[in-house]
Amino acid sequence: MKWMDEHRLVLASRSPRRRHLLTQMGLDLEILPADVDETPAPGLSPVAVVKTLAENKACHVMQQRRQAWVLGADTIVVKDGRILGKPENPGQAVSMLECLSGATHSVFTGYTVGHHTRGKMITCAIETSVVFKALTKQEILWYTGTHEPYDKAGGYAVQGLGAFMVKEIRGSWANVVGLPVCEVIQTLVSLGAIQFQGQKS
Ligand SMILES: Cc1cn([C@H]2C[C@H](O)[C@@H](COP(=O)(O)OP(=O)(O)OP(=O)(O)O)O2)c(=O)[nH]c1=O
Repeated sequence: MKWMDEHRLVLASRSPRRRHLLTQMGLDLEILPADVDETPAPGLSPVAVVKTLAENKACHVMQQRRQAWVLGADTIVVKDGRILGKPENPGQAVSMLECLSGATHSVFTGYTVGHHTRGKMITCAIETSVVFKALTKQEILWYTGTHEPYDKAGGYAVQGLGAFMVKEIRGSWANVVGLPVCEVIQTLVSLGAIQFQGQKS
């Protein structure tokens, strides 16, 4: 994978998961988190919420890095039309896990790739369905006693200890972790930001 530019991709995110998903593709990054209000506007659909927040994060950083490609993203968990944010205390984590237990929910990630100077910007949203097993009270209390739920949408990490709760995933696993890698790479290629370089034989 090769950048078509002298500038690195700027990741407008403080999420270590997003950074990891991109660096494992061999992409060189600058990390510049965006400070934007993440409160969703009332009445917006989940797709509109994640697209708006991803665009806000990317645009904020595009103002500071006008010569570079910038990527912003946002992930939410939605159960029965209700957005579950990041739990702030064990009580909230317990009620989120009770709500997800034995049922199917959706994870939406919106992402924006943009370049200020070139006047280019693409925003997409991807949905993944996640099926949880029925959780016992003991399992919920054990999991909320770990560090994991607190900086994650919906209060769990599919890539960590939370995997024990996940029976089935329909769609992109990486999308649940915070970035749909397949679609993001496709977008970077379509914008001419990166290209796949063949090995010399
Ligand atoms: C459902 C789920 C979410 N998450 C994480 C991904 C995101 O980091 C987080 C959702 O919060 P976001 O607001 O999308 O991202 P963030 O606050 O971590 O970073 P930034 O706003 O700076 O980009 O939840 C997991 O890591 N694993 C999971 O299984």
